[in-house]
Amino acid sequence: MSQNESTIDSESESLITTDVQPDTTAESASSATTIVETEQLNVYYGDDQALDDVSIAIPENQVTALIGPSGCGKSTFLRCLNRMNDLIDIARIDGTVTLRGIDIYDDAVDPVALRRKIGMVFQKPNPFPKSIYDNVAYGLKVQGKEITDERIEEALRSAALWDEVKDQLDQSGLELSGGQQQRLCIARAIAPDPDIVLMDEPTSALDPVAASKIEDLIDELVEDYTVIIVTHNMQQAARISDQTAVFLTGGELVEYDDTTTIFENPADDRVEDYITGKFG
Ligand SMILES: Nc1ncnc2c1ncn2[C@@H]1O[C@H](COP(=O)(O)OP(=O)(O)OP(=O)(O)O)[C@@H](O)[C@H]1O
Repeated sequence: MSQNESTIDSESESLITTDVQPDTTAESASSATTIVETEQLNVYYGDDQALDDVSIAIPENQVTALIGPSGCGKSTFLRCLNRMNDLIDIARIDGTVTLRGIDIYDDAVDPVALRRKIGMVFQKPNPFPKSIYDNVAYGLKVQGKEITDERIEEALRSAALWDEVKDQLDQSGLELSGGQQQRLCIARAIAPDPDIVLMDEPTSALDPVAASKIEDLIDELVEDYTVIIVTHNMQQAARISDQTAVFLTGGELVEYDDTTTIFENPADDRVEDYITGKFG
């Protein structure tokens, strides 16, 4: 690494290599717990605007829920945070997204490396057609980390799956139940030790028992990771999140506050209407 290059944090050598220096001004110090921040983020698909001037600061080691009616831009927002929208030809963004003060859209940032720091879990569990062991090993391999049995076990334990699969690590991940597959995907996402785990409706394809296990797991994951979760289930947002961001039609972030305030005393009437089921 050359001298003018820096990494997002000292523990994550060679993840995001950029010559952009982290922002260490007083302004950023005052928001020391912010891990990811957007300013005036606008996203367009062709001529259609999906996000409208979204500014938000998301704190570290907490669960932030994104809620709102269908089509209001929640998934689009999530995908902006790890540059998955780069993969959509007609998507265009303006505004800024910073991870620990570094502009993730800077030319010096490698999007593939960024996605290792910001892992993602999708609505439908998507394990690879490989063994349970290899699914998790993949998470290590892409980061160039040594694959050891200890690391595989650690990731599976962190995903609350180890006890159920420890005697069948050679079995295909596809043979697990839906809930187990989703926890395997979480193990794969956390194996490279990311900063943030993005979850796009991770329980909506699961039965209530499996969903409840994932909720318990999220509660444990925030001790080590920041979790940002899109959910259509307002009870779930109320149960598991510390902060809730409410998006409404047109891609506007209407209100963002601690979850208790959003659900018990929202400032915006439209949020109250949405929460109480008057629309959406
Ligand atoms: N790949 C794409 N190409 C074109 N338009 C898109 C694409 N992805 C999303 N959109 C549009 O952007 C808007 C926001 O979609 P997005 O999926 O982000 O909303 P959402 O709140 O996550 O919706 P849902 O809750 O239904 O998943 C919608 O109008 C959608 O049709």
